[in-house]
Amino acid sequence: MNEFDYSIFWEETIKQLREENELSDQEYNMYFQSIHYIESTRDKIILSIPSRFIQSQLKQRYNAIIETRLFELSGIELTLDFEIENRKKDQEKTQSQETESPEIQEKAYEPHPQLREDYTFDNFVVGNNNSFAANASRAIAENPGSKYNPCLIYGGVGLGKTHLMQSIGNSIHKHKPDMKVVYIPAETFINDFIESINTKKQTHFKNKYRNADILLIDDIHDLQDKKGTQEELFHTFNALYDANKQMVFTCDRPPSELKNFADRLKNRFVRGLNVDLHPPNYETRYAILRKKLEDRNVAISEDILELISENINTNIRDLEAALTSIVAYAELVQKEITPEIAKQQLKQFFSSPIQTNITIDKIQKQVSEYFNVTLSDMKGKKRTKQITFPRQIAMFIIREITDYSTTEIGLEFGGRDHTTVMHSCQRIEDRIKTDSTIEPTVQELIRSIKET
Ligand SMILES: Nc1ncnc2c1ncn2[C@@H]1O[C@H](COP(=O)(O)OP(=O)(O)OP(=O)(O)O)[C@@H](O)[C@H]1O
Repeated sequence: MNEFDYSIFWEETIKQLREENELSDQEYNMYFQSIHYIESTRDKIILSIPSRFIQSQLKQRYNAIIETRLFELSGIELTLDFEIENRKKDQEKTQSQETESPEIQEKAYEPHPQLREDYTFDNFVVGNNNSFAANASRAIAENPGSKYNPCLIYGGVGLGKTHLMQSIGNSIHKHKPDMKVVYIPAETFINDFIESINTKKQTHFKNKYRNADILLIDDIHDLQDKKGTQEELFHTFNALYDANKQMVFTCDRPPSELKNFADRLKNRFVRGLNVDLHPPNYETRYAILRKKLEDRNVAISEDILELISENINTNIRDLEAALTSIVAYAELVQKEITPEIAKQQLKQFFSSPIQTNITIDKIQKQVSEYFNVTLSDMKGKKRTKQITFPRQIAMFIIREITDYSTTEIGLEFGGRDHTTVMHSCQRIEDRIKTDSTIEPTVQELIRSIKET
């Protein structure tokens, strides 16, 4: 055990800087949330950080202010030192091995054979597109077989259905190890069923699924047209439902849109809780990329994450594929990736070509003309409704059809902060949902901007 422990000064420093708004919530979430105190030496505080990128941001932006505050609090000239994450994980492992009782050590956690270990709630980023589904899934994991049974999670491809369903399975497997969790893609369920008929082992098949405490069937749309398997699932469903066993299904569409699917089975799905997943908005896409980067010790700058988040809005699998591609490239060429290199590397992933001929100025002019406000008001400080609305619309359109970052956009609107731009875009996104006149206005403006 080391004789120096300055953790209290570190914690107090961050607390005070947050209270004094020297660190905004956004900055805290982005850089500090994932930093952990490791230990101290005579004049150093050693911190664990997830990546070299965070380390360089910390050194450039915050070192001086943090060290000054540490000195004010402790009276010692303390400097910060950083270690990339693995050391913290190793330390936690040793600590937990030291503190665990012998019985627990003997009964080490065995991952579930059918579930991916990384599909957990901790690794699932919650945004406005999935919070209902994520909360319901957590509630199911805590109290399986009670309120939300069955649960159907539906939505388009690559939006996280399997990840959420397996998070339920992993959580129950970990915290309620006596429960038998069975996970199966619908396609395997069909094949198993056919095989059981061919080999005359139907009883074995029935037992396998009807003995489950938790039955998770992925992609049930694959059962369309499969009458025999639907029939079998119907009986399995009833047996488990009557025994209060939890069932969760995923599907690429709402049950009402399933074709060639027995009505009585559809009705069973509808009877429980149905939750849907939507494509993530810009902020959630960005947060997912940050999360996915946490485990990889590679420096990818904020600009690049913004670029990917802006240009890939289809689904999370595409988002991940783009990130993997750029990380692989960075590792292979061993040099920092600039936005230009990234654009080149990611060309194939970007759904629509980046419009280079559209400038911020052009959009500002057209939007201000449309709403009959002056350009200087659009960029200025006035906050009347007549001006803020067109200003927010202009920012939103710039984000939609160009590749300017929020920082660049903020600068062109009288030096506003990038969080203001993010907030404005979110306002418009929210209003589009509740006011049906806004979307057509935005589309009309986009058309005319692109045409001129
Ligand atoms: N909210 C999220 N946070 C972190 N990762 C996510 C999130 N949503 C999805 N992912 C990741 O995106 C990838 C695709 O997710 P998943 O396979 O669960 O999608 P799906 O909806 O089941 O797709 P499909 O319909 O093709 O089966 C996975 O790697 C998953 O970890």
